[in-house]
Amino acid sequence: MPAQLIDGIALSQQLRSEIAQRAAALTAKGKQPGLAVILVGEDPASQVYVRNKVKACGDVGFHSVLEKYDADLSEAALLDRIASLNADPSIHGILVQMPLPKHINPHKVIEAISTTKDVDGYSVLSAGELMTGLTGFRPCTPYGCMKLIESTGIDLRGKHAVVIGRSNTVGKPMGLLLLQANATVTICHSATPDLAYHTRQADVVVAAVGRRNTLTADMVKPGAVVIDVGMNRDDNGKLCGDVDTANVREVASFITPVPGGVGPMTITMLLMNTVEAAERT
Ligand SMILES: Nc1nc(=O)c2c([nH]1)NC[C@@H]1CN(c3ccc(C(=O)N[C@@H](CCC(=O)O)C(=O)O)cc3)C=[N+]21
Repeated sequence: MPAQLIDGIALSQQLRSEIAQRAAALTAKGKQPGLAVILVGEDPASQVYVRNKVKACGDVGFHSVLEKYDADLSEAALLDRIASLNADPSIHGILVQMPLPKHINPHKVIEAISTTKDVDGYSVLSAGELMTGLTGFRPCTPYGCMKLIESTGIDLRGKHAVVIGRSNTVGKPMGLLLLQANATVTICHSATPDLAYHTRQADVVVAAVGRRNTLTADMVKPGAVVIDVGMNRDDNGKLCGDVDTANVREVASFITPVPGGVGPMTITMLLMNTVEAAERT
């Protein structure tokens, strides 16, 4: 029997209706959740993403502001804008779309965002809180992956989870979240000599590399859960993930599709963090 697809759109809809209820309760108390999205430059993919984020805010009853700046915006001017948004009581979350133009230091920008408004969970303090099990905001993509795994009903305790990729936004925080759920965690990366050796032992594989066909059917243990974080284009320009989905489906028990898996959940968890930020004020 081929693997069941984990539907990130359906799960998003379910979670977003809960978020909308929480937003309505806050709005009734005069505290409508507000998200500020800042985009610097004209990267076409970023344009699409930020538009989707702003639209998602409207759908759950948040107020949102989209600030678009030319690619030559100075770092000082951006830091100034963040300072005003930090002080703005109608804004509960601030997202600066990555990547930024080369003349702007992303670390400086992220650290300028007030921790209480760091709904991306990208700051050093948020990362430290995640590591120590405190209540900082979790990065949206790995947080969404955890919800997708949860939705299968499998208990991660004692399971072997293999993460492929060690980025600060996905791989590393993913490893920490899986560890928090009592999985045994292996993080593989570009210097791992025999990736298949590790993935073949995995009950759960999270692929977050950015290269298509990184995970093929021969690398997957029968019955494994496969989460595909990749965002790539195939030879026909069609969106695809890191997993050879058509063939891995014959081996895995559950698998997330691309599109329609992790992507929508990333936006949903951004909304979740933002409503949470508003509730905490
Ligand atoms: N500060 C910051 N925070 C981010 O969270 C952030 C960022 N910068 N920079 C870029 C990445 C990428 N990202 C995606 C979110 C949703 C989809 C998504 O909804 N994807 C749809 C498909 C969309 C399409 O068709 O292109 C899907 O997978 O079904 C994709 C990618 C957030 N990012």
